[in-house]
Order: sequence, then structure tokens, then C-alpha cells
Amino acid sequence: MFGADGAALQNAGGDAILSVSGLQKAFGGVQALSGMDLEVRRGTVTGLIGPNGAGKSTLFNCMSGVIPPDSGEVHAFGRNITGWPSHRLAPLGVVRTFQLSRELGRLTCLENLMLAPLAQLGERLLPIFLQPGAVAREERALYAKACEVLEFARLADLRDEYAENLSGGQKKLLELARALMLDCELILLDEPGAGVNPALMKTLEEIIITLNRDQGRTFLIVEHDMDIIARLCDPVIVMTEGRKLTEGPFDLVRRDPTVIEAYLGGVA
Ligand SMILES: Nc1ncnc2c1ncn2[C@@H]1O[C@H](COP(=O)(O)OP(=O)(O)OP(=O)(O)O)[C@@H](O)[C@H]1O
Repeated sequence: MFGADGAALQNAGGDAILSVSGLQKAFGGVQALSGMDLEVRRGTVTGLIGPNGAGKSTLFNCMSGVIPPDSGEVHAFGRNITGWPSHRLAPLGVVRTFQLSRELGRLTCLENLMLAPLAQLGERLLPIFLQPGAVAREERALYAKACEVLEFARLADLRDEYAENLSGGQKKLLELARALMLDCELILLDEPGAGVNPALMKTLEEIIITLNRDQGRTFLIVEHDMDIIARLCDPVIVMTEGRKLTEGPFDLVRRDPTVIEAYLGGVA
């Protein structure tokens, strides 16, 4: 899938492991999603772009159980997951990275990783798991795995650092590392480039490429930085006004007059 330079991508074109059809979501009078359709094929790093207000965040929130859509369906790995909460998605193989909350900032990197699988247990099971002894039984295995993931995410030197003290890029690495603790095949990545310096972005991109190429993980990435999209993603899906405008290799999509029009808002 990757060219000789390790970054040139071609659409792998496997079967669709995530599909969204006719998704609608309104906030009062604002129609954030108006019949959104998309498919994410196995083995791809699929990009999702669109101008501000196109509905990308709303789509991510509807796909990952943060908010329910008004209508339409989301399917993953052959199951109808419409409206499922995120803790039910992880066992199916779907995980979304979330910005670290203030509470998680007060935990070390190691603690953040060890807690990531527990956070997926949901409100019903978490209290049972937090009873004395229950965590201890799992602790050794979780510790070993967390150390392995820290090493892979190049965060081993920061394992005892509080998450709130990390730089923007290191926080992004930690968010991805938390997702890796869940062993999911499909990773929904929310703006990996936001607030990340170029050196750390290179690290993050190398990690994504390794996860895709060597471990067969599939990504759906929302990103505003077109250089990152160009380096990582194929295909690229363009959204505007709550629905899909077009889809294809970045080089074609960026020259598409309807895409240019959508970004320039008709100014061109
Ligand atoms: N909770 C909300 N309440 C009211 N309106 C909302 C809410 N969330 C999103 N919207 C509106 O829905 C539309 C789509 O917003 P959304 O954040 O999904 O777009 P986006 O493509 O992610 O934008 P950006 O690239 O700027 O982050 C916008 O008009 C936005 O103002």
C-alpha cells in the first residue's frame, strides 16, 4: 500500500468496515448533518475534510456514541451501531481518540494508559471492577501492555509525567496511545495535527503509518491541515453542509472545482 518513500498511499480498497447512510442531525434550526453517507474501507487511512461548519465533528460525535443522530444509520463490522455508546464500540473494534479531560491531566502517562481499558467498561460494570482486588488481578497484565504501548508511542521517557504537563503534540501521542490500549482495528482520529509542532507531527505520522502498514489498522482522520491529509490519507472524503460532496485521492479532490467552491464559499 505504501510507496518506496514509505508515505505514498494508494486506496487499499478492502471491504467497508464502517458505513454511514442518510445521517441527519439538527441543533435547533441548524441542520448539522443532512443525509451524510460514507464508507471506510479496511486497510485504508481515510481522510475527512471540509470547511468550518461542514459537520465533521457532529459526524464523529454521532458515529462514536457521543450524541445520537436524528435519523440514518451507522454500521461497523456488519453490526448496526447507531446510537451505541463508546464503551460498546471498543469490543467491536472501533475506538475514537478524545482530547484528554482535565481529570486525566492529573494522572501520569502510565496511569492514563492503564485506565483506558477500564474506562470502556461503562457505568454498569466500572463500579464492580473498581472493587478492591479486581484491579490488582488485572494490574500486572495492564502494566506490561501499557509499558509496551508507551515504548511504541515514543512516550516511555514520559511515563511518570503528569499528562497536563505534556506539550500539545505529546498529548496527541498519549491520546493515540490510550486508543491503542483497546486493540481496535478501526481508529477514529480527531484532528491529530491541531497544536502539534512539525517534529512531533512527523513522529505521529510515522506511528500512524506503522499501525496501518504493519498492524493492518484502519483510520478515519478528521484534519484541517491539508499537508497532513496529503501525506497520510487515501481516499479523502469531502463534506460540506452536512453531507458528502465528493471522495477520491487527495490530488484529484483538491483540484475539483466543487471542492474549491465549497472551501471558498463562492468567493472564487
Ligand atoms: N452543540 C451544538 N449546538 C448547536 N449547534 C451546533 C452544535 N454542534 C454543532 N453545531 C452547528 O452544527 C454545524 C456543524 O458543526 P460541526 O462542528 O459539526 O462542523 P465542523 O465541520 O466540525 O466544523 P469545524 O471544522 O469548524 O470544527 C455548525 O453550524 C455548528 O455551529
